[in-house]
Amino acid sequence: MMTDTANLTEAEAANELMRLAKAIAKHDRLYHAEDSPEISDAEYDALVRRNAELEEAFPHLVREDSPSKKVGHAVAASPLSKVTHEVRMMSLDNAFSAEEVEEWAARVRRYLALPEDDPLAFTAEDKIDGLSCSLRYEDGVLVRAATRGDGQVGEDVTPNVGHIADIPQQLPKGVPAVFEVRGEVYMERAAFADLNARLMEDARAAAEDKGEDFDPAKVRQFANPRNAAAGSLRQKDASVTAKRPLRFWAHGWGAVSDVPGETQEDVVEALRRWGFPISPLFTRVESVEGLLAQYDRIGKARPDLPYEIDGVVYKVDRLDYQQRLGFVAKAPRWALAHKFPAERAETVLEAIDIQVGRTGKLTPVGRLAPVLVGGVTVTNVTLHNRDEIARLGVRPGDRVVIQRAGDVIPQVVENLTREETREPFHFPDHCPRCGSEAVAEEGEVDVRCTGGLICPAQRTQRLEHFVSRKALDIDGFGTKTIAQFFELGWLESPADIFRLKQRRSDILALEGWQDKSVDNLLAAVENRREPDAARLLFGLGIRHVGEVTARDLLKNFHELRVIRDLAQRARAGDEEAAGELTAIDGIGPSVVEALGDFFHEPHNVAVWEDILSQVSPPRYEVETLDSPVAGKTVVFTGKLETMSRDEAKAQAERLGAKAAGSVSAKTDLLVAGPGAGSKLKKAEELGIEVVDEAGWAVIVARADAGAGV
Ligand SMILES: NC(=O)c1ccc[n+]([C@@H]2O[C@H](COP(=O)([O-])OP(=O)(O)OC[C@H]3O[C@@H](n4cnc5c(N)ncnc54)[C@H](O)[C@@H]3O)[C@@H](O)[C@H]2O)c1
Ligand SMILES: [Zn+2]
Repeated sequence: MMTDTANLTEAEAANELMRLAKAIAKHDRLYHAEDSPEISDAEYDALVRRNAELEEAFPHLVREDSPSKKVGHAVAASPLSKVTHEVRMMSLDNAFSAEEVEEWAARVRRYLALPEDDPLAFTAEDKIDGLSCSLRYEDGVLVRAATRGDGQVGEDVTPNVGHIADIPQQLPKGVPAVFEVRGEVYMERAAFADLNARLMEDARAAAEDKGEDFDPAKVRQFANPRNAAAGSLRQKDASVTAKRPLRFWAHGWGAVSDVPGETQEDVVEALRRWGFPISPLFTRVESVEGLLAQYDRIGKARPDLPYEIDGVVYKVDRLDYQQRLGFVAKAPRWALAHKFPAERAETVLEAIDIQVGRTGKLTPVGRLAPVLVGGVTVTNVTLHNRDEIARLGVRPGDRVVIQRAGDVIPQVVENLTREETREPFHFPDHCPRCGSEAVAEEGEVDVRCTGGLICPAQRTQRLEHFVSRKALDIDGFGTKTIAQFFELGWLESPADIFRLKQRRSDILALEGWQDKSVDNLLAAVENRREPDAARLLFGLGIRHVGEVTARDLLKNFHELRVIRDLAQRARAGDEEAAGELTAIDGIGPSVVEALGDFFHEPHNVAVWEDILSQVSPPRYEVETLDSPVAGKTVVFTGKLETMSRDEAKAQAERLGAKAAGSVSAKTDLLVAGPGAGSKLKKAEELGIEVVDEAGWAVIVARADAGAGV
């Protein structure tokens, strides 16, 4: 589902980073501020991981508002008073495998310059799924309790924690003058189930009292114990908190006037003596093997614990080491959360629906009897394709095991009803939306509807693609608008977009449209009467003809009709025409075949001609103005870190530059990575402009953003 970062262009990466920042911010708000997440933690973690991968591959694209820089969620909108933390409350870095734990320990050693055989001890304890809370004691008296918020500013929950029996109001004599205890407020599983049952009963009773119909689907229950704990603590009215059975565990500290000991274990032991509950599974180990053994032990104990945990937290034991290691971005270098794998659950596969995508791909989607996995109700799973269904041997009615892993959509991992003798599920050989034949190309797993532009599923999605950012880029057409106009019969083909001006009054009559919005939409359409030819070609949504391919084709042939002509001739068996196409770097037989197929279909040709009756793309010329390096000679030297030399050269060529191997008076720009030697020296002697890899990436990103192609 996700593309390897190495296959992404700068523009694609920037785009995806933007989408991730938005999505993660939304889920942070739902989770931290509203206590009602819409996705599972595993899904959320997968988004965060993807963001980290992209940021690593494209360090110069890291956004100002990057999720990797943020902790939790700002509390500005909270009705509770705000508390500024004297010492920031942090998050934890995650690991999902033993290798990642080993890498972390090795990094710690390298950072501290500790030889292999020097001792390095750690602590390990379960990572409880609650919400962090900071408790400030002055002269042994609890003066303030605060949530984490965004790490800098949290919410004041002092009156609320007064109702949590695990939290002492007063510490024994002799404790440091100032001591902030940090830990988790949580709710046990049984209490969580009771609370949800009570919320349901209260709602039923309230409806009865008012003589209203009772709709259980409308009752707001908590998704999981963590949200229940957060929602119960963060109450303006502390008497609500009093009715909720909350608990607390200490695992760290913030601002303190004195530290009682020299290791993590010493301080945790002091906290225990002062009357704070700590994890019963807390241990100290001497090695990474010890950590992993503890991870296994805690994993085995997990199902029987009265509370939910989602991993094991490791910390470097020596406090002087912690001090030296410090923090990166939003988490300490000296701690790590080793997460448990995704959760699984059993349910019934009730039906297999087939969805049809823009390119006609038939995707089977499993509809499930709703089941709770990792705190979220799951009703759909992806079944990927025909082969996957065959592999699992699933049919509607089967009991299946599903898993929510790093993937965004849950998957079936096992079929419990498997019997070899049954008739297998019959994967459709016709499109469920338009009835056209559905076939898999040789060597391909995906089955596709051959209906092309007559298939309504493909048509609405193609329309969306046609107006999308990278294609014609016409503002104002959301999925809903397209679906609505399509249903009304106003968008029989993409060309009809350009005829919408005749429907001005019809659009105005629809709900939600005003003069101004209609005018904006129509103006955006008029603005594209002379579209960029490469965008127009890409907008047709022909298989294998992506943005780059469309541009490459037009750079070489300049006119769409030339491309169509070559494709049709190639399709008719003219090898010379096929050869002209494949002579272009990056254009292979699959592109030629896809183009040929497209322009072979009479209905596609009709649609295409209809489009050309509405728009006139100017002759395509490589835009020299917008590319700062067009026509120039670029030399790469030294080590490139985010891409291969080949990719760098391809980028240069794409921007209309010539990539040369040696520096001469004709060289315009030298891109020098670490280890650059004689070429760099020569360039400097000749007064040639020199940039590093990051500088080059900026040039590329700017050209891609501004090139308008
Ligand atoms: N489902 C969603 O939409 C959604 C949205 C946002 C966040 N989340 C989830 O929230 C978490 C991310 O939030 P986060 O930044 O708070 O990170 P985190 O919860 O993974 O880790 C940091 C926190 O762990 C807590 N913790 C628990 N046991 C601990 C221990 N023994 N020692 C030290 N700390 C311990 C601390 O309070 C600390 O603040 C992830 O699990 C993520 O999946 C989910
Ligand atoms: Zn179809």
